[in-house]
Amino acid sequence: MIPIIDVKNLKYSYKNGKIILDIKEFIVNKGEKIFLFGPSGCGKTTFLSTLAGIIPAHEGSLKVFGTEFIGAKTSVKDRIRGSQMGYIFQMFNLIPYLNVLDNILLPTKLNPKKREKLDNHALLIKCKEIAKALNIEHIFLKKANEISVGQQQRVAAARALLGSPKLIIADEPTSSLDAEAREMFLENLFAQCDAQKTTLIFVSHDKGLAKFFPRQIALPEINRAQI
Ligand SMILES: Nc1ncnc2c1ncn2[C@@H]1O[C@H](COP(=O)(O)OP(=O)(O)OP(=O)(O)O)[C@@H](O)[C@H]1O
Repeated sequence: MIPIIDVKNLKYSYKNGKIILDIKEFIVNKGEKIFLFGPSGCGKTTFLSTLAGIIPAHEGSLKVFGTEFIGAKTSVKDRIRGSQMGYIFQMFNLIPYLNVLDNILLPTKLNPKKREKLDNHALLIKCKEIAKALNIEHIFLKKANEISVGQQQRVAAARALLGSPKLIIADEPTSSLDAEAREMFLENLFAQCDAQKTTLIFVSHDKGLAKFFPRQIALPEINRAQI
């Protein structure tokens, strides 16, 4: 079996040259749900951004769906991210003046591969299915800046799930929710991931969520960089 993510001796530094990531090994297999945690500033977002090919790591090996990302062209990484991954950003990255439905559909407009060969009608049905599971169907026509933070987080999750990505990377997607809403959000996300056989890498500094995940990894334990 080819791992979905296969990291060996990965190094990353920002322009100032300070090494932020120095990871000997990190392997993620298909269908896993991984909880990646660590204190603020330990490199979680940086690590996720390298895995998604948003920022380029320069040293070591980072294979994503079998493709080597180190030294790969931006277009290759963009294609893999666009067609195989859903990314839930820390700040959600919703477009405030678009309504909920258009925000969810946005990646399918930007990246035709996310459409799974669905026509507009089928896409809308799929979108409604996911929105229903995440309990945001009733706010489809509201603008993103008119809904609550918890609703925005679920819209961001729906957007990442549409297109049945093989991998979801979620960066602190529950940080603005209270404990009850957080667990509900996780339950919904897990159900959707199970239904679509999606692998999940979920980052949080909230260790209370760790118990819900079959595998937990403390980033400082696998990261040799002294930040
Ligand atoms: N664009 C950048 N240029 C230089 N240094 C950066 C940049 N972005 C982040 N850093 C530094 O890299 C380190 C890791 O930051 P990162 O955002 O990855 O941590 P984090 O664990 O996600 O933090 P948080 O939980 O607060 O979001 C920090 O020391 C930060 O100051």
